[in-house]
Amino acid sequence: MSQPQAMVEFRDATKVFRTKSGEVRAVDGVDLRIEAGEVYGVIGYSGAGKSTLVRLINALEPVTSGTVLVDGQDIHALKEAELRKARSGIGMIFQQFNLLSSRTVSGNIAYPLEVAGWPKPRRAARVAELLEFVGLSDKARQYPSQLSGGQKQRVGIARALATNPKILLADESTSALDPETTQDVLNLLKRVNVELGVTVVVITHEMDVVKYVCDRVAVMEGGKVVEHGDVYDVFARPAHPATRRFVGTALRDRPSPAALERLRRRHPGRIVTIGIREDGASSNDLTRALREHPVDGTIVYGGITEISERPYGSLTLEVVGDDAAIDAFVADLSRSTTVLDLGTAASPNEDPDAVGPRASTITPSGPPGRDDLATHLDAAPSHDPQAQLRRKGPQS
Ligand SMILES: Nc1ncnc2c1ncn2[C@@H]1O[C@H](COP(=O)(O)OP(=O)(O)OP(=O)(O)O)[C@@H](O)[C@H]1O
Repeated sequence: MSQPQAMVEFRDATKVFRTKSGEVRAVDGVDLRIEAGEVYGVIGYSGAGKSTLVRLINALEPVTSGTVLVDGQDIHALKEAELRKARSGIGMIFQQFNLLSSRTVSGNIAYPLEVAGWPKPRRAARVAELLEFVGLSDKARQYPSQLSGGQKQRVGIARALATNPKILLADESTSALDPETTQDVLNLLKRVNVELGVTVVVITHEMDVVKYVCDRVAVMEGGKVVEHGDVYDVFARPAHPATRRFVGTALRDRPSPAALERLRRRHPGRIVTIGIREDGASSNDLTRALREHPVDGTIVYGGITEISERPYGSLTLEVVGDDAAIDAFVADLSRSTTVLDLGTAASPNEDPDAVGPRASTITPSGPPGRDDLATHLDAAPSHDPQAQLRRKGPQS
């Protein structure tokens, strides 16, 4: 059976910039499908090629080779008039909002309608509708300079939606905003997707944004898509080192090198981090393993979060017992989840994907992961029954 038509499909798409210092392959042989009605994230470090990839969708950059299909049309093969029409079906918002400072909020939102030749009364009705949707009806006559960053981005979103696009491209749309405002704007993007049925493509360098708003994600590095899939799966089984680093920044469920040093100072036993996920080990498996193996386990650090409304994270335990028993406990749990044996102070193993400085401070986790149920139990007193999962087994 043939696949349904994607909203956006890249087929071996390549974009090469020719500069004085040589060629830059900003997008390098990308094959990717973005389905109608999803929120799709494109994440990568600076220079990975995210913006260029997304600018191929509305043909702001011509493709060097390969094909980009938008709603079934080869967007780079269109004549000027057809391209104008196709572009009116693709809205875009930007990190710096790109509002016209000489126009009021209403004037900014009306601008694409004027360009598209809408008659004045229809324009006014549409602007009023959009202002209400983004919650800015009371700001209609104000100028961008009188607005906060979050309000400016709301105007940007209203303007991008003016001509009823099928796709909204959001290029680092929350990178200039504080965490609180970021969450408001991401909630608005969710509403755009759910209530208006618009396919949203979110470019970001923050995995928190992906975690909060996206259904699927592509990770870019050096112009290539190095990994893509459902957000939960990518979080649960990150394969590429770049993905593992991004995932680490969003979960903060594993101790940073600094926190690990502190844990080792406080807890002489073996430090073991265990992944907790819906389709693998749960806390029940952990309880079972502790019951079945002659070891004691105390939770010393952890963070369980929700990704796509499903629980995910990890718990770090101090495991005390005979070396062979601890090895068997680790091997047992390794069959159903990721287990990281971080060793002891005397014989330490490093976390290969550790995020954060080695100094003696932990950077507190920041929103928009405020929905996290993060429970950093490192500081919990060892007599706290909530922080302990103990099992007294037969000591050998
Ligand atoms: N117009 C251009 N001319 C020459 N090189 C360019 C041009 N636009 C982008 N590049 C180069 O292409 C590569 C990818 O850039 P791009 O802006 O797509 O990356 P990005 O992942 O969006 O990065 P950032 O998050 O910093 O915007 C970079 O090496 C960049 O310098």
